[in-house]
Amino acid sequence: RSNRPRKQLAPKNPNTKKFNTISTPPLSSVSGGQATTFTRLPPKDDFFIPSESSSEIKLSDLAVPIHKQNKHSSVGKHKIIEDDLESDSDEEDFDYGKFELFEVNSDDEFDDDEYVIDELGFENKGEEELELELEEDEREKEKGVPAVMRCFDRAKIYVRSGDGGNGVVAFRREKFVPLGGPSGGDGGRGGNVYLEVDSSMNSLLPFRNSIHFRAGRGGHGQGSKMNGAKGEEVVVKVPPGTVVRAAGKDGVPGDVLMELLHPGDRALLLPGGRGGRGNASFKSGTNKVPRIAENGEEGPEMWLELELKLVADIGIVGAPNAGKSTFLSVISAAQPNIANYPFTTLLPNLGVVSFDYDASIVVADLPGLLEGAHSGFGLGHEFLRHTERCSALVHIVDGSSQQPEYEYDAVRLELEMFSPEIAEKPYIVAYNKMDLPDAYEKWESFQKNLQSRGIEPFCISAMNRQGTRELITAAYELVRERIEDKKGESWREPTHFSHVAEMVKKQRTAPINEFEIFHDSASNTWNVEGAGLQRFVQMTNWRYMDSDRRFQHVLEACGVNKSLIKRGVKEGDTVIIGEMEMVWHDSPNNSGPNRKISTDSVKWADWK
Ligand SMILES: Nc1nc2c(ncn2[C@@H]2O[C@H](COP(=O)(O)OP(=O)(O)OP(=O)(O)O)[C@@H](O)[C@H]2O)c(=O)[nH]1
Ligand SMILES: [Mg+2]
Repeated sequence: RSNRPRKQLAPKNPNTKKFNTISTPPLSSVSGGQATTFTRLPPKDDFFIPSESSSEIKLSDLAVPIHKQNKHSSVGKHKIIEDDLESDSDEEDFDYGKFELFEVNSDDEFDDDEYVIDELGFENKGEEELELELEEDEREKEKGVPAVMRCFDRAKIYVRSGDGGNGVVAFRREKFVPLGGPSGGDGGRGGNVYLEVDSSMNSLLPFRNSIHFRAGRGGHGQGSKMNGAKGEEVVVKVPPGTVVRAAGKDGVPGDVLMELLHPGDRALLLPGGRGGRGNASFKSGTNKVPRIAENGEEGPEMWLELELKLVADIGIVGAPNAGKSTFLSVISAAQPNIANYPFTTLLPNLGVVSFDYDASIVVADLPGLLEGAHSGFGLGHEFLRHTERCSALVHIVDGSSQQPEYEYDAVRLELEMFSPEIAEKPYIVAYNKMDLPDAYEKWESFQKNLQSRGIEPFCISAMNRQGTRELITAAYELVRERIEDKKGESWREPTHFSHVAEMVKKQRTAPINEFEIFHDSASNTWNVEGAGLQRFVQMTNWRYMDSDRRFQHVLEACGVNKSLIKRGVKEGDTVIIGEMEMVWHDSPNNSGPNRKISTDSVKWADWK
């Protein structure tokens, strides 16, 4: 059952079936212009078709529990009695030793084990995935980049909102009332999937081991018109600066869905499926004893690619071992690893620098850069894109290196090769380790060299905290304007984040009479594709007597039958709608177009 196809929101291979993707199927050819009077089903009762022939359900006339109404008036309840049935609380008042008749197969109607959600919303990986990842680790090692560095700012995760709970068919049974009215409640809504910025996170490493996030299924409806509970929600926490993409295919990156930059940013990504209606909701003037209830609507699923681009105002760049981390540690409370060997820093560190005048900036210390890093040598280039959001750079040069000018040029070249955009950012050059005689001696020539190019370098001793305050203050001056602009940026529209959810919702309201028919003459198969129809099929619960009839009625009313006939469907042809595979039977007994799709040979495609 787990193999059952689901709504896939991620872009799919073009050669897989088109339906079930978030891109609304082409609506152009409602084949042959078979518009019927039934243009669009109303939103709340979207699939509700009043039963046209209630002849078999004569019992309905007996169902009106008149004496109840009398009870109500005599007790003088100030309750609005909506129909001839009782509301739930009244049942507590009058206990007639009633019981309820559930018209379901007891075997699996309420079996929802498969939807149990792990408390953290995480799921263990299948073996296959683990293997894949191990392989990936191997490859990374070969390239000399530990996987942990890659996982720092990239992750691929799977999210799925909860399915709606199923509606149920139940009838009230009470003493003196042979058959009460329908009392099956609606299923609860499936849990939503949210994305939320957690300011305490600064990497995507937590997603290295937990990549599945599933919201809970809505509870099933119950008797006494009790509706199912809402499914548990899942909130996926991401660090500030996370770019969310739909997972790409074949190396082509997917569309950017949203950028979650600031603490407090929160997006509803996938709304849970609607609960299926119970038979109480299907009661109508013509059908007082509806033996029908819907399945809960499936919650959509998708794969996401997360990419973190640190949100820092200033990035510290430089050759390995230049003293970048030392500098960060003396200007902020951050405590990065500092050691006298290259590539001590493997992952970026963030520090907050507070100034007296009630201003603060975020500074990122990046792994060391070296010649050729842009083309995959070394490690630092993995993280250069984290400077994309910085407003300015501080370039630290190791004054004790053999040729500080050469080191400076090599790193600048590196930046330019990686991204001209980054190279164009304003920057300050800081000549470090002035406390060492080696560095002290070469300072003058370094300074002259840079001055000749119009650059005024700073000299500092990060270790002794000399010149560091001046340096960071100068850097702040470079970015002050932009930071103040940012502060002025008013509250951003929440709709900013909602377009995926909007798409899902839009697809859910896709009219049922908008479909396309594809014919495969080799196999005599007719594919009827339309988001509205597909949803309708998925929500139809075939266990219940009236479901078939309603299904037929909808196919008739929305023009599917007519269109098929017009296109030349023949006895015995296969007709596929959503997950349903059917056989077409011509039956002259029926009125109207005189043909119907028979569900005699209903079988579930792809069910195991
Ligand atoms: N004498 C002296 N040593 C310094 C100074 N600043 C840093 N160091 C030393 O230089 C070494 C490297 O410092 P880090 O801050 O780890 O350098 P880094 O640029 O972060 O190095 P990576 O992370 O490997 O790229 C450490 O041993 C520091 O103690 C300084 O101003 N004077
Ligand atoms: Mg470092």
